[in-house]
Amino acid sequence: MTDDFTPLRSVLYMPASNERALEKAKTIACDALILDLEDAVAPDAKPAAREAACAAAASGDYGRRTVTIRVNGVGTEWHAADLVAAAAAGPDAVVVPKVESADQVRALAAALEWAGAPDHTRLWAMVETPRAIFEVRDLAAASDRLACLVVGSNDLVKELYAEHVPGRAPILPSLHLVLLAARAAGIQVVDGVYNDVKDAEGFAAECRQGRELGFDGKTLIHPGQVEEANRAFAPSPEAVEDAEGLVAAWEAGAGSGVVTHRGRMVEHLHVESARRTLAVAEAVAALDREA
Ligand SMILES: CC(C)(COP(=O)(O)OP(=O)(O)OC[C@H]1O[C@@H](n2cnc3c(N)ncnc32)[C@H](O)[C@@H]1OP(=O)(O)O)[C@@H](O)C(=O)NCCC(=O)NCCSC(=O)C[C@H](O)C(=O)O
Ligand SMILES: [Mg+2]
Repeated sequence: MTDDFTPLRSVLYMPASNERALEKAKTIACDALILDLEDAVAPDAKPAAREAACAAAASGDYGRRTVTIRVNGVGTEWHAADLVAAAAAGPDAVVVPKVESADQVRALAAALEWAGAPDHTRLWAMVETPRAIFEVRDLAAASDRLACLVVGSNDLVKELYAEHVPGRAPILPSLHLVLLAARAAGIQVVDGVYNDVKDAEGFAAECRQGRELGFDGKTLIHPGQVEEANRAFAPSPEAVEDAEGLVAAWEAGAGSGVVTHRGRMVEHLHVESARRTLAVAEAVAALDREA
């Protein structure tokens, strides 16, 4: 975990063509926004959406929230203009859908550089095709500008001819590979969306599963999903209390290679995990204080 770690518990997509949603987002308690120019925007509306997304990203009106723009994919008629405009607006990240190779990541990073994107504008790559899953290890490590992998579970399910089912068995191997690649490369990774915005129970179960797998957070499609994602992807008060006790037990046994805490064996690796839990909790608390 780096010093500049920014929580990404709740990452809300919104169509950049939806003026009302762009305005409402200023008051939504999500950690990050993806102002979408891709799937959620009809072809005719794309030029206006691009302008609105760039104006929003440059406005500084979204406070503590990480603001990103999802451009249209490489090879589409809108991609180049989206990338150039997004680079000039300087959001926190440019999100590129359907990235499929390390070469593509390097080309995207070079294009952002060429277009004059500021250093703080990171690249987020969406992993959502079978080819990307096979390439994800190299893709994740291909550029210093790449800061996050984003699972596109709708496209993945479509490409696999699979089905959306509780527990997500059809895409679990892919989720694991994306996580492994992100952790090996030392970058963040956020889970895919849950489409049924009225199913609070199913959504909560999927958040819990995503957290247990190791995701930093979840992409969302509706403001009603933010509160649960924020809760699920932050260390619980019980987890913080346990981590504090574990670190204290370790420090009290200074010099010994192994101690116990609440009956459990504690070695140095457990202390590292506990310290990470405390650091994530502190980063979340600091973000919430800015709200
Ligand atoms: C899913 C929706 C179309 C539902 O819209 P709607 O029926 O209008 O919802 P509500 O009436 O419940 O809305 C209540 C208020 O909240 C605002 N709202 C709704 N959604 C958002 C949002 N995403 N961001 C900000 N604000 C939002 C409404 O404007 C209402 O406000 P008010 O009138 O003031 O009360 C809709 O939620 C939606 O469009 N969601 C986002 C869809 C999207 O962006 N899709 C693309 C990304 S998903 C994807 O492609 C992932 C990936 O690529 C993959 O392959 O998996
Ligand atoms: Mg997609």
